[in-house]
Amino acid sequence: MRFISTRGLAQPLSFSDAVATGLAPDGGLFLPEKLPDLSAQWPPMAGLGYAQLCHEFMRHFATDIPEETLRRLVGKAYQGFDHAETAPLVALDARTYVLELFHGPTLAFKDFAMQLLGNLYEHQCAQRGESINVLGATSGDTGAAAIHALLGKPGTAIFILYPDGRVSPLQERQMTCTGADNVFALAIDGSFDDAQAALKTIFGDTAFRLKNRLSAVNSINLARVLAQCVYYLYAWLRLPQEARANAEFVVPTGNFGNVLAGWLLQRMGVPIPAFKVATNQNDILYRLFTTGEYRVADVQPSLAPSMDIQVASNFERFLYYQLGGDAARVRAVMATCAKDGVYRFDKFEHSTFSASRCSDAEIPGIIAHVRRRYGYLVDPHTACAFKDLSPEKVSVVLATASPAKFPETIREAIGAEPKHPRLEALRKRPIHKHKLPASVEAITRFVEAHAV
Ligand SMILES: Cc1ncc(COP(=O)(O)O)c(C=O)c1O
Ligand SMILES: N[C@@H](CCOP(=O)(O)O)C(=O)O
Repeated sequence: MRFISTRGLAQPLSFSDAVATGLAPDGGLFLPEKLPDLSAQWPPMAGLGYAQLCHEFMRHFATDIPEETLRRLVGKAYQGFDHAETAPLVALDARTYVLELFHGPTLAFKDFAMQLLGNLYEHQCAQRGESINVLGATSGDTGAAAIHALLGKPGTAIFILYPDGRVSPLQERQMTCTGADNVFALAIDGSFDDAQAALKTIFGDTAFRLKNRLSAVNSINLARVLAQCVYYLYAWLRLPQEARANAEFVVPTGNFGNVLAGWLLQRMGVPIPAFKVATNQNDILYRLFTTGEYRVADVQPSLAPSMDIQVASNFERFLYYQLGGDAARVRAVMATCAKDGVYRFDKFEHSTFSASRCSDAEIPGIIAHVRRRYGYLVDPHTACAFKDLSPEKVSVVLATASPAKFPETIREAIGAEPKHPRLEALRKRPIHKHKLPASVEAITRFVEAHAV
């Protein structure tokens, strides 16, 4: 299978080359040239364990990696998860399910794709006999998951940009207390959007990217999104038959990679009826899906910090399909959005998507309510998804992080702090971070000086 850019001006690439390249050289995002049709294939997958299912799914895309190698890389990726089901689907009542995505090494959904991506990078280093420098931007969880996927891996260095003071204290510790020589946590003076914009500019500089063998761990990297499709399929296969026709996946949303993965699976023939985009007070996607207007506002730091994003990267992939694969129109819309910060769609059809938004004032109350009603504790991001669950539908809420990562907010909500031994251990370790301005020059200088 080949992978094409949403902006249509880059050479189509193989899976491994698209993974290594990250952002397409024309500034677009890679997508499969043609999505596979899984409509007849998914029902027989019902009995597969998580890693087997992931292999069955990924082999449609990673066609340039030998079957057995892929099976090994995938198998290894899910060994560090501490739940036998990997992604357990928990029924809170007959109409409300939670898909727990926080049983990986860093206790957030990012581990699902990142553990696999780390193995793909290791494989790439071995195959090509070259080192890799990974550059990512995070609002909290991507960075931690990427660092833990590459920690101490030979031939790799990892540079993670994060907004200084705007991630949770434990998220920061996950990134800065590893003590590993190949990890560089870069605390930038700005928002996640500033970090992501700088990152895209750096990846757009092909000479710099090639010279430093840079690779991307954000969901601009297609492997991230594809690996995330798998847990939707896993949950779908475990959902009782009678619940499926009326099911809605409710997805805490920031950079739009998580919900996009589910929607792509639907386009591949898995008949998931509906998705809800659940935002925090940074509600650009809520406004888009309810009014058809995309209007960038200033980021407001919130109690669900990993969703403090306005410019959602993966929206471009959705747009590509919305515009019937017309890359010239994607380029025009993206240029207008970048220049004016606003775009009004004449026709914005999205019948499978609805949206909700949750203010900071509401988050502690929702955490307390979910606890009272179901005896279940959710983190502040997952709490956003519990706002306005449809009484007519069977909701499958994606629990994207462990509440233990956000003890301060949980204490405010229920008067007690959840603890996780892995996180508690971090509290005693020294923090290593490098403060930088959110400028392309400062970041590139740092990367060049420390690249392997
Ligand atoms: C805990 C948590 N929930 C939800 C999200 C939003 O996911 P996405 O950015 O893929 O929309 C993030 C950040 O990615 C996150 O870390
Ligand atoms: N919420 C994310 C932001 C980056 O998203 P990504 O899916 O593009 O990596 C985070 O936790 O960093």
